Amino acid sequence: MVVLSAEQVRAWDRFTIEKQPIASIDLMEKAAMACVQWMETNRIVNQQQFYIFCGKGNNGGDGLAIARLLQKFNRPVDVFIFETGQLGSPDFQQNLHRLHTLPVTIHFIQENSPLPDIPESVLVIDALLGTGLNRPVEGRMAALISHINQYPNAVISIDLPSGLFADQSTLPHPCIHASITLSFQCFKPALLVSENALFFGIPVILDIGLDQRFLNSCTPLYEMTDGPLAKAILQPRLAFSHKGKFGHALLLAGSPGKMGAAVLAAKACLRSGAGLLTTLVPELERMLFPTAIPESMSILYDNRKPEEILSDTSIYKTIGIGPGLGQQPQSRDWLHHLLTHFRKPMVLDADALNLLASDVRLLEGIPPFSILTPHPKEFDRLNGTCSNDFERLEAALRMAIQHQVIVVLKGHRTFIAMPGGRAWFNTSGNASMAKGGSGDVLTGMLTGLLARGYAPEQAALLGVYLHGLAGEIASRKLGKESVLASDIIDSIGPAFLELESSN
Ligand SMILES: NC(=O)C1=CN([C@@H]2O[C@H](COP(=O)(O)OP(=O)(O)OC[C@H]3O[C@@H](n4cnc5c(N)ncnc54)[C@H](OP(=O)(O)O)[C@@H]3O)[C@@H](O)[C@H]2O)[C@@H](O)CC1
Ligand SMILES: Nc1ncnc2c1ncn2[C@@H]1O[C@H](COP(=O)(O)OP(=O)(O)O)[C@@H](O)[C@H]1O
Ligand SMILES: [K+]
Repeated sequence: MVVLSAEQVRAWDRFTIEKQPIASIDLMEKAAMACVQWMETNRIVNQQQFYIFCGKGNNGGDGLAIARLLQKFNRPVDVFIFETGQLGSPDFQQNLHRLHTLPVTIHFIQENSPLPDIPESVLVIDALLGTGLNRPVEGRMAALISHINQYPNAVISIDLPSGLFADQSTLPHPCIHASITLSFQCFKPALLVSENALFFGIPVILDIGLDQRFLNSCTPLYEMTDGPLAKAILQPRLAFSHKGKFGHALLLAGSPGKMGAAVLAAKACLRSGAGLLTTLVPELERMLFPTAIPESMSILYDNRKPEEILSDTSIYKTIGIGPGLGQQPQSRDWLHHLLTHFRKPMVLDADALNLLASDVRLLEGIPPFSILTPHPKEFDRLNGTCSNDFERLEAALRMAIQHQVIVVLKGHRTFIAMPGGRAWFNTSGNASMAKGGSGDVLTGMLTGLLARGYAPEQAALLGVYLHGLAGEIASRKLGKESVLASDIIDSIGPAFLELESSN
């Protein structure tokens, strides 16, 4: 699945019109039909009454075509055209003409006319502005958008909530607050970032039959993970294999009071297929850790220098560092020791990233193709503060390229930036995972997959997808409020099984 900019989507429209070929007005009809069909399938056409707000570009043209197609459901439809004094786009004008013979009430919102009251029974369809937005909304259009937003009515936005820039930050400018956005053919970046969540509501992507051949010559802005992509990465566990074949991982996590993080990461690591795991455990916790996870070996550490405790790291396939580690000098010494002695890809999370932020020269020492898993605040500490989500995505990609690492920027749609410049949004997972410990589980899983022998980019794509899928499986059983990080771990196995048996 691809994520395209507004310009790329426009190019895809043009390509389809030229190559299929199909008339632009017929493509608009397909888009409108896809919207109405979706509303029919989801029983939204049973709504008592529709108010459709239209601009005079092609987004407004979609709105007019939807008004006509809704006629077959015998519900009152009122169309409100935002008047600019200029002629609409040709497809808008043609759809306006097609509407004239039908029992649809058409109102024109003039510069000085009062804005309409919206009765409780009305479902609002927003077709004011789509991908043609070329400047922030202001003036009369901003007043209309604020007016619509002040009502509690459900709003369905066509293609994009009006006022939303498809591929740059919209804040602090006005934008429709949609309940649902029916967007055409593919995700645009604006529908994937948390700063816009209030604007787009639930995003739904509708296939309007744009010509797939376009994608052969287009480098998408970003891509999206999905089941088939993750499944294609999975490797079988061969019958004659033994534990030595699946890698020995080393974990540096936990500190007094935060050993739970180490236990979670260790369990997730082994559940993800690693052959062996050794965990570096603070001397004080020597009793607790082996009881909590007998499958992990441990190396106890105290105040001695790390090189006196662990001089040879060559037996390890990878190292996971950071969950619950704390930022005390001893943690810094260990991070420094491991970064200077271990040259294979590793996983760095939480306090390992916070320690790096306080000494960014250490960034240069990270082995190439290591995986960094910051949440947005950790990322900003490392990179410098970003003023919006788009800036952060670009900075993550820059960091990945510059330091030849994989940056996993965690969130509802986790963003995975690769050293070669490609980047994916993850599609699995849900809000049940918004609870302490979920990130520790991800670190463990990524460490386990690297140990198991997956190449770093594959481990990142598969690990992030599986982690989200495990969260979904846990929430199917327990409900979104009640899932614990341990439940995500218990669902790693079922997530592998579900992925293996999927089509
Ligand atoms: N065949 C196709 O291509 C298909 C396209 N499809 C549909 O077309 C949509 C794109 O249509 P589009 O390109 O006509 O742009 P659109 O979003 O209607 O807006 C442009 C108008 O808005 C104006 N305007 C801009 N910014 C403004 C602002 N801040 N405040 C106020 N006004 C502003 C600008 O006028 P300006 O003032 O700049 O002269 C212009 O009049 C796309 O989202 C999808 O819904 C589907 O039917 C599938 C087939
Ligand atoms: N609303 C959500 N939807 C999907 N995934 C989520 C959501 N909230 C959190 N997650 C996932 O849970 C993990 C949380 O990690 P992090 O913020 O480091 O928390 P912690 O380590 O404190 O558990 C990330 O992998 C993130 O993608
Ligand atoms: K719109």
